[in-house]
Amino acid sequence: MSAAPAVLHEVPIDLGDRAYPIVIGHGLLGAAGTWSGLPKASSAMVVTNTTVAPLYLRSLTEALKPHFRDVHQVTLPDGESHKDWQTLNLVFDALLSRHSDRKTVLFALGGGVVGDMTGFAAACYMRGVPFVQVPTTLLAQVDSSVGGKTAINHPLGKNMIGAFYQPVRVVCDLDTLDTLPAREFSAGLAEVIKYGPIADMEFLDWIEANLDALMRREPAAVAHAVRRSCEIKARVVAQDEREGGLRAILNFGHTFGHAIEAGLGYGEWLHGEAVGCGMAMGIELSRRLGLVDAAFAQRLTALLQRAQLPVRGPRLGEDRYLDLMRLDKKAEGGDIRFVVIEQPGRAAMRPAPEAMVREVLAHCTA
Ligand SMILES: NC(=O)c1ccc[n+]([C@@H]2O[C@H](COP(=O)([O-])OP(=O)(O)OC[C@H]3O[C@@H](n4cnc5c(N)ncnc54)[C@H](O)[C@@H]3O)[C@@H](O)[C@H]2O)c1
Ligand SMILES: O=C(O)C(=O)C[C@@H](O)[C@H](O)[C@H](O)COP(=O)(O)O
Ligand SMILES: [Zn+2]
Repeated sequence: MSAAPAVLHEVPIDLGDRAYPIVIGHGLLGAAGTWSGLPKASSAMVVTNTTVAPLYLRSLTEALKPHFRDVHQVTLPDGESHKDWQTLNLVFDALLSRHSDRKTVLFALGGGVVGDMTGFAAACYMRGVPFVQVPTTLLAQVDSSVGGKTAINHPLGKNMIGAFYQPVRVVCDLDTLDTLPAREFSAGLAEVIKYGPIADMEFLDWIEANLDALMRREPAAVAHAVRRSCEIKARVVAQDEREGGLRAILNFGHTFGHAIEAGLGYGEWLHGEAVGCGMAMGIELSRRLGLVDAAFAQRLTALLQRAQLPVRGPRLGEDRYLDLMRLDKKAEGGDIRFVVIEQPGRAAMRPAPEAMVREVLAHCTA
């Protein structure tokens, strides 16, 4: 499968005594050198799922063996619909049945679902044990493994039960993306595209010029997309770890997107698909608010379409969308606050008139 181990980039995330590196490269999963600098402990627990386990669990377990006396494993059911209490408990069952102590290091091997749940388990187990993110989807490498948001879903809302809890290291082995289905790769591109309009127009230009290479998974293009995405996210999180303000820009498209995910039932649309469509709605809202012109809204929408992402939402009904969005974590006193694009490359959080939101929903649903 993999080339010789090679670290291409190390992106630091500057969080004082909780700082950590995001290591990006090839052949890292099975390379013992990648795992130097881990906390000292007698045991590790690799958390993964039924799809990823046959692909990468053995390789990671072998690489960890020189570092820990015991390397345990727990394999969860796959899917967003399993990002819940019942599945989280499987991690605690595994930890307790192995007599795991409070130094045990958890390794999240998989996409964002495994990553968010492992991080939350690490935050809770014995009131906190260290964890390492080993993201194996594009979405997880460019976004979910970085920044310490951990959570499970509630039937009424996405990521409603969780904690801010940082990993001690993120290891992005780009080779794992070779086995990712095309639909999942496109879902990851949604979060890559997000960084352009919110923070970096040069990056948006680069994505437009290189989208075909990205979709062909040309290694240099994928490596650049992962690196630049991580740099932008690390910069934002370092300034506002707990989303007091600035960090909310990373939520562009998510107020609409999370409503789609919860409204349809988790797993019907992928997170990245819902966010892609949510960004099409968010840019339409920004246009109606007079912040960006029609040409920019069309430019972003066309890019999402080229990435094979949906730009029209399901017909849940405007009242249902609004009900779901009132539960969004950015809402205050029942008032929904949306991340809008103030000008290309700059985002902010704002309320919007309900009538206008209804117009956007009518305009952007199938
Ligand atoms: N914490 C954060 O900051 C943050 C950011 C963005 C998204 N998220 C969360 O991340 C989740 C979405 O993550 P995702 O898109 O990675 O979905 P996912 O974790 O469900 O993974 C997608 C699918 O790909 C499979 N898979 C994973 N790696 C693979 C590989 N290398 N080859 C083949 N198949 C592979 C998985 O088993 C799954 O079926 C959502 O729950 C979302 O809320 C969190
Ligand atoms: O890291 C962040 O902050 C983000 O908002 C990144 C999002 O892509 C991600 O989906 C996040 O989990 C959403 O957070 P939530 O607070 O809206 O649940
Ligand atoms: Zn997201």
